[in-house]
Amino acid sequence: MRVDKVKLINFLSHDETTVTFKGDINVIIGHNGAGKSSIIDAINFALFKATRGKIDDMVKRGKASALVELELKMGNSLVKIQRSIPSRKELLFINDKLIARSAKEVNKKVEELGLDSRVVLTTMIVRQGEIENIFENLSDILKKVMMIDNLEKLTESNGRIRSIIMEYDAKIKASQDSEKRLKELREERDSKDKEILNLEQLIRKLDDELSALKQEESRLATEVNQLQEKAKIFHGLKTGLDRVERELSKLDQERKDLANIPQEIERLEKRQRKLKEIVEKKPDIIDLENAEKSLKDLNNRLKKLVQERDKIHADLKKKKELERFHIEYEKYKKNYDELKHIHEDFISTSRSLSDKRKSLNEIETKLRALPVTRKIDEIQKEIEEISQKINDLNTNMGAINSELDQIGKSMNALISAKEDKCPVCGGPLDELHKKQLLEQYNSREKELKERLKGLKEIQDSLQERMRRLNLELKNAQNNQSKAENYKEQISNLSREISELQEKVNRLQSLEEKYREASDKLKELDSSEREYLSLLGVNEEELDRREEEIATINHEIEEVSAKIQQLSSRLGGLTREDIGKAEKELRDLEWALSELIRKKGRVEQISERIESLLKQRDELRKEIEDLSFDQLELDRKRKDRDALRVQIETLQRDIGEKRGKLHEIIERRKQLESEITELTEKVKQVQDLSRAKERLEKLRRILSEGGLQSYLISTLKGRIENNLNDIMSMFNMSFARVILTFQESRSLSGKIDIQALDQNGQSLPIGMLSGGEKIAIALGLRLAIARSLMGSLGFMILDEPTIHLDSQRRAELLSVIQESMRVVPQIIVVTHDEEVLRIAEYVIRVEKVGGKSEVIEGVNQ
Ligand SMILES: Nc1ncnc2c1ncn2[C@@H]1O[C@H](COP(=O)(O)OP(=O)(O)OP(=O)(O)O)[C@@H](O)[C@H]1O
Repeated sequence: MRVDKVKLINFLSHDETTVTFKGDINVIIGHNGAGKSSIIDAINFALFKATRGKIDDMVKRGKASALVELELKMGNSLVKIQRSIPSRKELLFINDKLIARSAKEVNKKVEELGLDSRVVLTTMIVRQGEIENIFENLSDILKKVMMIDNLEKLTESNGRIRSIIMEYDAKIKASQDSEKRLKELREERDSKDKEILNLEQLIRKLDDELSALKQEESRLATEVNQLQEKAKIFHGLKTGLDRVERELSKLDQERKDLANIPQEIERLEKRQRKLKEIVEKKPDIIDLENAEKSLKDLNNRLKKLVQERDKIHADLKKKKELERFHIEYEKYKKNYDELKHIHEDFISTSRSLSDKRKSLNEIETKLRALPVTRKIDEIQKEIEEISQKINDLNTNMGAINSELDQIGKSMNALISAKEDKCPVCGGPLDELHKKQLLEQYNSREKELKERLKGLKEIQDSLQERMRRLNLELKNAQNNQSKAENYKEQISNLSREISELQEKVNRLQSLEEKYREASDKLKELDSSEREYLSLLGVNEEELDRREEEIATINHEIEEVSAKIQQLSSRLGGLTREDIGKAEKELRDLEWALSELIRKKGRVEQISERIESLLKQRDELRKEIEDLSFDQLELDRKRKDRDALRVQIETLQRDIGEKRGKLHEIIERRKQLESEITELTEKVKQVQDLSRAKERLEKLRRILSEGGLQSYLISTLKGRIENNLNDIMSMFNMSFARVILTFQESRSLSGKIDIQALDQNGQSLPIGMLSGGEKIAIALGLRLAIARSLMGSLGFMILDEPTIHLDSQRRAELLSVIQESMRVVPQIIVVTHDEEVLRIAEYVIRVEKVGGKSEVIEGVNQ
């Protein structure tokens, strides 16, 4: 088996690195901290999930997850293992076929491929500077790879086997207690058997007593039943007799009460006849009442007619008095209607006249209120004058400005003059002349600016005055146009007012006539209304009333005669008298019918008394024949009840005894099952003792002198043979290496390593050269691996030369080279450039900007 390729993603200092191992001796070289060992860590992680610290610390800082992919060549097969942190991806492929897909499956498969983690990590992968440690740690390494450490754990005083033996001991002791308990239980069972026998006998005796009592009770119960039957008949007869006697005495009393009925009937019939005579006069009373009501109605009608006639009479008189006022009213009404439209015209004309006068007053007030202004001509004249002044001023200021302009230009020419000729006067130009000229210009310029300032102030005040005059002119023009407008309105209104006044004067006399008619109509209004209300009253109406009065008087006379006739027939009888007689008659007829009914009842009573007397005699005879004795019944009942109480007590007693018997039987069953169980337990003691003995024997065998010594003796020979085989390939001077276990049966003692020379002389390991020691150390590791795994695939050495002097380094390198004969692939991690001497394939690792980078190549 060879390591072919490993890929690291976010693993320790690597971002993404792929390393291939193309040579037989592959050297991973780089400075301290470059990321060399990280590549070996990746191989360990992929194979066994083995890490140098906590698993999460293997993820590159700042990254969330890491992935390692390892490819191994096994004959013609390519095994690929993928593992991630966190453990989401754990896969194993063989020739790209997915074989395992979980951590558990991958671990199992790796072991099946012959890669035992204990062996590989302690022999095939050698950590920094640890090559020779094997001489010190050989027994520990052997214990570990042979798993003897687990065996020790199993057999030590607090190990699993010992604890099972102790469990057995406890069970055996418990079984011994069981024997004692079994004896007690058997004794209790025998005593329970006796109790059961006694109780069963007692229950049988009590059952016999109970059945005798029950027989007696049943005989008594039959007698009581017969007597109770008789008692029922006796009480029935007695009740019947009582009822008959009670009815007889009641009927007798009733018959006595009804003895004077016939006399009473006669008295009432006499009174009935008298009352009927009175009641028969009821129609006369009704006729009389009707006649009296008619008379009252006639008198009322007569009174009303007389009142109406008198009113018509008075109205006719009033109508005649009002006739002359009506004629006058008619006359004024005609005038009033004729003058009404003149009056309306007068009123509207007067209202217009008053409105116009009001408007005239308002306009005259507005005209007076207009502000007093100067005359427009006057203002316009002043404006023209001011305008002329401003023009003159502008001309003056223009002249000054052009002079100032000229002075400026001359001064500039003078200042910038280069020639000797004066640009102003044309004469020669010297500094004095130039200065004099400039002074003149300056003073003239100052003077002109002063003047210009004065003129500017005047110009501003004139322009302000001009602005005000224009405003005044505008106001004056405005007022003038308003005043003209008002005056025109006043003249129009004055004309209209005089026309209206003239019309009012004309209508005035007719208006007075209208008012006179109107006043008169108001004065006559109430008499006219009264007259109109009496318009329908006339003489014919009066005559009609007189006729009606005469007819009613005649009807009154007739009704009065009828009333007199009926009163004498009734002879003073009133409606109340007849009502009372009717009521008395009704009551009397009811009482009479009751008496007649009772008269019939007397006959019925006599018949009933007869039949009851007969019944009473029969019942008395039946009772005598029955000959029932209540005392006898009571006595027998008492005897029967006493017997029942006795039976119940006995039954309860038997029940209790049976309950007790049941309890004892149950307890006996329980005892029986406990006894069976305990008997079984007691029997198990022998089995347990045998099992304990066997375990103790196993423990002895597994502990030091037993299995261990067997394993050691077997393995020792194999390791020695393999070691000497390997050593022969290393071309050493000595002939053989011998391992001696100080304690031949265990790995607890030291393991002595001796080398034998060609003559059979032995040398302890300490006496050998450095190279020889390294060779034996490496050979030992390879020999152990080969003994346990059969064949060797690869060996990894991490910094093997560290702490070695140059001679030892050279020796180590030649041993590594020679190891190739035993192990087909070697991977060496180093920072030592000297190691490159033996390298077939070089993997250079460097840290660039915090991440490890790899450059590979053949012997670089
Ligand atoms: N989780 C991590 N993320 C990033 N870098 C890490 C992580 N853990 C360790 N390192 C750094 O990775 C670097 C490489 O460590 P590694 O042991 O591979 O170096 P090396 O080349 O074998 O060095 P030496 O020769 O000193 O043993 C170190 O600088 C270490 O500090």
